[in-house]
Amino acid sequence: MPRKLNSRHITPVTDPVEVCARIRNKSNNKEESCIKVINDTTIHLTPGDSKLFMVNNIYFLSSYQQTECQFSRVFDSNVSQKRLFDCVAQTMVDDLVRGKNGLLFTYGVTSSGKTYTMTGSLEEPGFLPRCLDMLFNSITAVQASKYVFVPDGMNGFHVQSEADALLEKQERDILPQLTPKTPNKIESAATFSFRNINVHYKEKNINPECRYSVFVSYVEIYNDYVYDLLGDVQLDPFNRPKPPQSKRLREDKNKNMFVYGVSQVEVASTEEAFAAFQQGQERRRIAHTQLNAESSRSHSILNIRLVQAPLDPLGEDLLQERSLICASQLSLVDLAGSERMARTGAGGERSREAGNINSSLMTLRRCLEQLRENQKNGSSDMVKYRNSKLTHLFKSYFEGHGKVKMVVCLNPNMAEYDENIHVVQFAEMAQQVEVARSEDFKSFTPPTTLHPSPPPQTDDGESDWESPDYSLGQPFPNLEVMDYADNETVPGLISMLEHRIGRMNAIKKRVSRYGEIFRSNLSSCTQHEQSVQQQLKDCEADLANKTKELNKLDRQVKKLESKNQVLTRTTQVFEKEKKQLQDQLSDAEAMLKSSQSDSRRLEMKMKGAVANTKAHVEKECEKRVRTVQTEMQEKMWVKDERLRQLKNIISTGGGREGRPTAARSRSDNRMVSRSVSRSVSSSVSSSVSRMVSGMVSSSVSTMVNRMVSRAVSVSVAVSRASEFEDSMSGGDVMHRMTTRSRVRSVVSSIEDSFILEQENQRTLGSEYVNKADEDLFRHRPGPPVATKHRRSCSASHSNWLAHLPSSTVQTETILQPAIRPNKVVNVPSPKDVAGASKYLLTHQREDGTGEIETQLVKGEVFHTRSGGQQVQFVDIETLKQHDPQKNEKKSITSRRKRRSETSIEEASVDEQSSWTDVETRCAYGIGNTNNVAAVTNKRKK
Ligand SMILES: Nc1ncnc2c1ncn2[C@@H]1O[C@H](COP(=O)(O)OP(=O)(O)OP(=O)(O)O)[C@@H](O)[C@H]1O
Repeated sequence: MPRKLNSRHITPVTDPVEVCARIRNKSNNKEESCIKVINDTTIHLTPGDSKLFMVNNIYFLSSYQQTECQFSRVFDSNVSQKRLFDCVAQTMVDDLVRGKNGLLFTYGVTSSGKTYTMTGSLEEPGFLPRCLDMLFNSITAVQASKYVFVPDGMNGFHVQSEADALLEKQERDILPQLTPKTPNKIESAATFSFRNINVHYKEKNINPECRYSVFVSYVEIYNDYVYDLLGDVQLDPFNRPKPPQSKRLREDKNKNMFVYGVSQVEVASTEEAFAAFQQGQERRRIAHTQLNAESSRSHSILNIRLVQAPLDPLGEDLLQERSLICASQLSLVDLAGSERMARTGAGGERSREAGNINSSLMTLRRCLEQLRENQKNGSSDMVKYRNSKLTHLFKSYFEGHGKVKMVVCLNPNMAEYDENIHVVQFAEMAQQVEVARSEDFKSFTPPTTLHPSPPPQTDDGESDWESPDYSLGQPFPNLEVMDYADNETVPGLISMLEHRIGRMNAIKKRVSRYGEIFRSNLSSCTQHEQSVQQQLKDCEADLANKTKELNKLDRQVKKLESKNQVLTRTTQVFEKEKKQLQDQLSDAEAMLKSSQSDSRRLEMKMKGAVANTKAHVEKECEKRVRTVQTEMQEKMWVKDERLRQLKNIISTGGGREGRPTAARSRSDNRMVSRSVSRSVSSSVSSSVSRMVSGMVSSSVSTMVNRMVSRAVSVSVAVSRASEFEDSMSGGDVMHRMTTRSRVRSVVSSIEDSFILEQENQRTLGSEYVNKADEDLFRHRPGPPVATKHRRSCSASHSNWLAHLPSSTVQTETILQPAIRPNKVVNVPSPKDVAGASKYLLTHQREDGTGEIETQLVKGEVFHTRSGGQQVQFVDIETLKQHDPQKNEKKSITSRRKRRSETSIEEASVDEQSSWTDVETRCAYGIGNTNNVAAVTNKRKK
């Protein structure tokens, strides 16, 4: 703990904790006192006559109990504050000046006079103001300029130059004006002045070769938390003071405990110091209890720190060597009342406070007991200082070096007997604890302050260094004996010689004395020279170390400077890049804005164009729809006309029945024709009914109904033809065969027409191909067109990409290819083509008759080696519409041609037999029907 930063002066000598007792005056003079002062060191505690008293919860009769207690000193109620200070605290200030630490605390129950003893009042100042007064009286002449000593934050100090100190002073003088929340401690200093101090003690151990400064810090321990009472008050956003933050305790490099981060205020006078104390005092938590309206509920600790450092050889500036700085500390502690909780009658927060106070005092007691045990037994059991902040902070006093003194304050009121007993028991125990003593601080003495031994004094006390007289006396007179009876000359000579001899002896003495002084001076000089040499060596070693450190620091500085340069350059580069990027960013933003506005404008334009196009297309579509409707109506009328003609033909053909046929062949033919007609009619009915149910367009439905009626008519025609054949029972076989083949041809034509209708249904996108339709096709002798033609590309399950240009017009062509493209695009992209295996291009153009001809160009997609796609067109399917009126004759001609090409035999029969006209007409009628949506399949490769 030593306050000296260089702890070379440690000594094992110990002193006991010094305990004094102070008995305050009675509150009621008539009341009996429980304390009797026997002498300067002894008191008797008596509970009073014929009364019960309690110790450790056991009641005793008072007459049998009288406790005698011994203290270092006992002060009765008449003792003055000054005398108490003289006897107790003065020596502690002496120690402080000599560089020793000290702890002085007051202990006792509430209202026993602890605060009065420690602080006192303006009229009767206590220890605290008197210590400060004595200290400042002692160091006035050798006080250092303010802010020369600077706390380092770790319980130490360093020295700064006078110029720096002056600068700091100016800053601090300005600071309070800038920050009004920081209280100006200096200003309020003048408000305190103690009237009855008049101590004016001066400590004689002040070293004139040193300079001194005083720092004070003031903390309280409340509910086992340490608070700084001199710290700046922090304000919350509403300008209200924030609750204080507790501080931590730490140990410095010399094993001294200190409050980390505590404010240390440098003070230049007693008033200033006491002003700081008062400022802290305002913040103390004073709680009111039943026992004392101003009872302190926390332990308060005022630390007075005296810092000293030697001057340089010229006696002008302080040496800045930290090892030469000595910081000693005197802690003045006012403990909270030690009464038991039950007596306070406190509850809630007060109860908690009392609990914490008692807990910390109990810990103090236990620590002292443990220390005493260790010292008695030579053991080293752990002392649990950390159990409370109070003992933790005092640890360095009890285990380190310094003086510990305690003033036990006793209240003589009879009601306080029990509590007094506890207090004196604690005091007696504490007195048995030994604390190590430390030596005085021996400050470094600069060589210029060396003085030789005082000059030798002459007998009359005068110094004869300045004019040493070595003459033996007056020169010899003319000695001539002229007369025998001359009695004067010889005796005169004798006395002169005797005087000279005496003079010579005196000179001899003086010379020998001078010699001794010289020798002693010489030896002291030699010793001093040796010590100076030693100091010089130390200094040189220090200097060498410092030079090394300096060089090291120089190198580090150079390294850091080069690093700094690099960093500066890098920063500049980055700044430049940043600027460029910012420029680019702003350009890009401007471009983005302009492009956004362009795109908005374009969007508006496109919307307008789309709206126009849509309106135009809608108009066009409506126009076309009307045209198509008109055409369809015309076609329907033509069909009706054809049907009417067919009916007429059928009705006319009935008169030709009765042509001879063989009976056997007639029955066969009837069977065939009936079965054909039945199957066709039933299949057509079911197929068409399904188709009708699925048809979306009513016009198509109407058309199909008409086809049904035509089909039925055809079946009737066929049956009649069969019956006609039957009637020709007597005909030759060849003829019958021809007839049958013709019937079959008619049926085949009818079937073809339904198959085509079926295809139409498929291409319209409906799912009308079902089992019944298949049943219908099963009776078909063969496909009307080559299977290869119709199914080669469309019916495969390939991955089709349909390229449908946006200009494609919906033609309402009933027959459509059975291709179900996987994807339909207006403009194919390479990606679309890559994902497909087949390619279908829809192309439209106007044919010679003014109809729209749709060509479906089919191709296969190949993947090239270079990763691209190639489409090879392999097929063109043409979808075409014909006007039946325009193509009527042509159609009949082509059909006749086809028929003549197909069967020469039948053609010859047609020419021969008139009934073949019926068949031809039927075929013609059906052919016309087919021509409504004739499909021409061409296969090109
Ligand atoms: N020796 C004394 N002479 C005159 N007055 C005294 C003396 N001792 C105490 N008093 C007075 O008694 C009152 C209580 O004293 P003080 O506040 O010092 O008690 P305390 O022990 O510090 O109490 P607490 O533990 O509550 O702080 C004060 O008004 C004080 O002036």
